[in-house]
Amino acid sequence: MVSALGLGSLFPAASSRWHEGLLLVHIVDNVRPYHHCPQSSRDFVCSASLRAAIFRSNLSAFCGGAGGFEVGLLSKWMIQFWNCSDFVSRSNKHGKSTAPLLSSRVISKVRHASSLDFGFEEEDKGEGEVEAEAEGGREDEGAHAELQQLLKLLPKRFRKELEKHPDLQFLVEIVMDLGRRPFARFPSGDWPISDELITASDLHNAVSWVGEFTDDNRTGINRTLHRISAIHNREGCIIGLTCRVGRAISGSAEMVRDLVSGGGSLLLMGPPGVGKTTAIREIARMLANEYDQRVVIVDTSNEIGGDGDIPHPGIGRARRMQVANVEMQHKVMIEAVENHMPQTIVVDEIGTELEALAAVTIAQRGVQLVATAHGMTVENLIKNPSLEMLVGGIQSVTLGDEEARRRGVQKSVLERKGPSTFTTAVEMISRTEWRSYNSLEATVDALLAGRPALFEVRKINDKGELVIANKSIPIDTEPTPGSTPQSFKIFDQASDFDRYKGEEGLLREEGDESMNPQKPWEQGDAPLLVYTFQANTMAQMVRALRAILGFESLGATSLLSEIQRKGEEIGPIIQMQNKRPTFQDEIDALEEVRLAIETIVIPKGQPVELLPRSSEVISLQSKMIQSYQLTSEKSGIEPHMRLRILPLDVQDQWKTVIISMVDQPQGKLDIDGETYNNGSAKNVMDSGTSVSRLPILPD
Ligand SMILES: Nc1ncnc2c1ncn2[C@@H]1O[C@H](COP(=O)(O)OP(=O)(O)OP(=O)(O)O)[C@@H](O)[C@H]1O
Repeated sequence: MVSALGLGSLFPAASSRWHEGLLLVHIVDNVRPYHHCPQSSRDFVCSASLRAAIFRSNLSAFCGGAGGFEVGLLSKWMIQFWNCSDFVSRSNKHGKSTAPLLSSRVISKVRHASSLDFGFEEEDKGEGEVEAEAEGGREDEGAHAELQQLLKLLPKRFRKELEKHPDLQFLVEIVMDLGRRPFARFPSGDWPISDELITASDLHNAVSWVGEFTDDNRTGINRTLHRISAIHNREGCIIGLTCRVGRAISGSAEMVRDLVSGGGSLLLMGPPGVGKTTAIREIARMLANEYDQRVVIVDTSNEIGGDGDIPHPGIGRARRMQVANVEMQHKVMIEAVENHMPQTIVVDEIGTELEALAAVTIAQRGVQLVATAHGMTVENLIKNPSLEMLVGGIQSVTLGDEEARRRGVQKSVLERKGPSTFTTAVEMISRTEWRSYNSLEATVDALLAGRPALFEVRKINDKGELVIANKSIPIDTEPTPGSTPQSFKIFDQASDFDRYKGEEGLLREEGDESMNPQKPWEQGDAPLLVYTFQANTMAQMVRALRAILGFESLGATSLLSEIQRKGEEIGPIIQMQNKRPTFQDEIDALEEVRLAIETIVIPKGQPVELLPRSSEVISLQSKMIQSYQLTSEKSGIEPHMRLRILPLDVQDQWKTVIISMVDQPQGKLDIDGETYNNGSAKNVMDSGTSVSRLPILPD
């Protein structure tokens, strides 16, 4: 036993003094000073020279008393000072007070820290080895060594079994629940480690290896990326542990390098465990090391930069700010911008309104933000009242009658309120497949308007190359039960179409002798449905027409003509079902006419090409068009026969044609399926009924 006052003689570079009843210790070595505030009873890692001195002294622990307080030094590698609250008073069997013991909380903390620094098993190492290891730091430790740190939490009798598992290197989590069998989670599924049950002492032992649990019930293992989450009973005792393996995976940010390297803000979403934290850690490293960005990580659970005060090498040169408790995350986010001049802020799990607000503030200050958020899809964000501000906020707008009619929507619509905090949103479908919405604002606008949103499917192929395919999400992302989701696919390049066919299994293997020289769609077994309505509802139709409008507002040709254009390149793209139209088909076809006329033809004065229909349905549509006192042209042959509704000004052009035909004796004109010769055209002109009628909207 050595008294506290003996510290100075034991470590010449150290001095200590009592201050207001608490021990205050300053240790200065030849490398850098360490200051320690005992009130917080925080531990710190000794410098290499101090560790060597402790090692020389061959002390694993000492306790000394002075002035009624205790000071302790445990293990050879960790120096630790405590105040009285860290001790548990004891009494002997006669009821007399005896020397107090360190509380189990402190013991576990010291054990955790010291074991990680060098490990209890390394007690026999010589001074030279200690120095060398201290110099080398933990950066040289491989993933295997880090994994071993986590495996220590598992009782030995179980550990041996798990270590034999062939996929150990891919281990994701170890789960230990009191009174149950322990199991290991692998990407392939759960694997029971043993039939033996977990006891209270197993859990106690595991907890003694880790740091203190914070108010989010999480903790870590010093200088590793592992995350340990606890389940408590109602009395606050730990009855379950989920021990997640944390890894720095270099290359895991390649999927979005182009999206973040230019300074764009990125929001990652996805189901638990898909790899969001791993991805933003690597993005932080990439931006800091490869793009020389000043990156600050706001690390709420120490999951990105690892547990302990010295961050894990996995974050590269990025700096890390710890967060005292989860409620403080938003404050630390703002503090990061205000105090540390970052160019990029990285933050995991934006989940509350305050955090979202902090993210908005960061974006407004022109700082790049890379974050993850609760939710799996952009739609989840839009529907989350706490997080919707990340996409600019959503507001309900009441349109005037005229505007509502012009847009072809109800009077009350949802719109994006302001600019989005993030440039791009990425939905992580799996570790190897991500969907990027490169313009989050356009995505949100499209979804609110019921239009399909374009996205890129990003995958890493077997050669490690990034493969990007353009796609769009279905208009109806929440299909009604029993209905198949709609498909809506536009391919910008023939290669995209080929890729699509490959993915969908529509391409046959090259060299397949049995392959018919016909194109797949000509064989009738591989129709590419460009635009299908599985649920024949008015809502679907409205959405489809909005999509058409949306395409036009982008300055492109109408959706249908776009589809046609693609169709010319890739073959017939809409496969009509070879059967008599049902009553529902007829209703849908007429509804299509009504909406086309009321939302495009009349308000915008533009022609609309309708979907191909059977001849029976087309004649019904033609009659309805006439009831609006408009005309149409027919084109194509079944199954591609379709009508084109002409707006008034086009009819005025017809009028000009008719007038000019009056002077052409052999002239003929086809309107609504009727052929007019020069004489009848003149009659039409005379009667003034065919081209100068005003549209009347039905009630
Ligand atoms: N690209 C990858 N290759 C191999 N393993 C990975 C990869 N990405 C993540 N992992 C592993 O998957 C597990 C879960 O990863 P991570 O903690 O990053 O997921 P998460 O999406 O942040 O989870 P949560 O939402 O629960 O916080 C970890 O064990 C991690 O090491």
